[in-house]
Amino acid sequence: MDQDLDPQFLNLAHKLLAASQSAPPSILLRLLKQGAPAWYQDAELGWSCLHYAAERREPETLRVLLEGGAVWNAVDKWGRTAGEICLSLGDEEGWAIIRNEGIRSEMLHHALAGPSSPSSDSSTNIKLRAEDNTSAGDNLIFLKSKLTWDVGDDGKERVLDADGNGVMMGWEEPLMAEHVRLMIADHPNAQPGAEGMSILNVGYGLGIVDRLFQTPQSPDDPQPAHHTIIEAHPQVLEYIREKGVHLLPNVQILEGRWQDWLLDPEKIGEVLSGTPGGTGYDAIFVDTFAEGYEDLKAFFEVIPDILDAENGVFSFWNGLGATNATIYSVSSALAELHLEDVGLEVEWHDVLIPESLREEVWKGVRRRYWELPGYRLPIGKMRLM
Ligand SMILES: C[S@@+](CC[C@H](N)C(=O)[O-])C[C@H]1O[C@@H](n2cnc3c(N)ncnc32)[C@H](O)[C@@H]1O
Repeated sequence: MDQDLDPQFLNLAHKLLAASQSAPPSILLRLLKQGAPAWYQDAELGWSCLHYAAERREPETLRVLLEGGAVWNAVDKWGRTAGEICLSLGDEEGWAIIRNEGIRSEMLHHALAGPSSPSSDSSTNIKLRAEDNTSAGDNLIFLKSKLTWDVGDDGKERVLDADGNGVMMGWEEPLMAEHVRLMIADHPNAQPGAEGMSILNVGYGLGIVDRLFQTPQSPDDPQPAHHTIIEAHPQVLEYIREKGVHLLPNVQILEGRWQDWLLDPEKIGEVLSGTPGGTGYDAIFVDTFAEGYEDLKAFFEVIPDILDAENGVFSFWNGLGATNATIYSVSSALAELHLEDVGLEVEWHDVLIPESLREEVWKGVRRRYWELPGYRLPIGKMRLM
């Protein structure tokens, strides 16, 4: 790629990379003013000027480079951003500067782009997950792809897509259990003697979350009063029928993409019809596949129309950007701010993922979608006026 660049430009790019390692900020500023490209990454390591500067542990250097156009989430050959260099050196201040720039630039981008249009990820300036040309990168391709169910080396059931990507893997069960536990813990309709909760789950997968919602945590707890599942993949729908999930009392299966149901002004009424008074669910959980941040944000925007305003609880699988600590942190912060925009307050619960779990499960899976030691579990409730 270097050979395609103008030699003078390339010379400036290399000067900036070298200067980022030791020169004072004034020299960096001068190079940037001369047109040195702060986005340039070297061929050997894939490092940008921000990666080199991160090794210096000098906040001012990072600020100058970010203001001069350095890209907060440029990843090197090992998938690390400059933020990971800061973290590896224990430089929390440097990491916070890069992370905050990530949040600021993503928010600005979304503000300029206007309301979300789902599945328009290509319009985002910065992807929260790596480029992916397989079915995991495109919801419509995924929904046409052939799925297989098998058992992984960890002995847990999993669903893989045609490219060998993990659509849903049994190792996530403890996390799903924590989602369910936190969603029902304080809800008045889930208490002994109460009528039971109305639940909406989007994305069936292995049905773990649905099974957990259906299983009372203690014998006195009520069963769900109503349970809607929206699922789009034809094979998963077949699996639902084989298991007889649709026959469970109070369960309603809505076939199709959530977008078909929740973004359609007529169909949304049908979705809500199972909830008491048709006004909103007590609990909503969303965990789809092959969708990006734009889709999640579009889902957030529907929440005020379908969640019970008084006691409703919303949660989502917080998996975007989970191959990289800095990008994951930006993605979580962005979600919190966008949820705030639609009137929801988020509480985060940190859940540890044991190392053993993180190693065994990936055998036979094309691409790891999880690399981090911890999971940030969101619980959202409508802000009361
Ligand atoms: C990760 S799995 C869900 C796992 C589930 N939480 C569990 O506990 O087993 C994702 C599911 O979402 C479905 N899905 C993907 N895109 C969807 C969409 N746009 N609308 C509805 N379902 C979708 C997939 O077919 C898949 O069954």
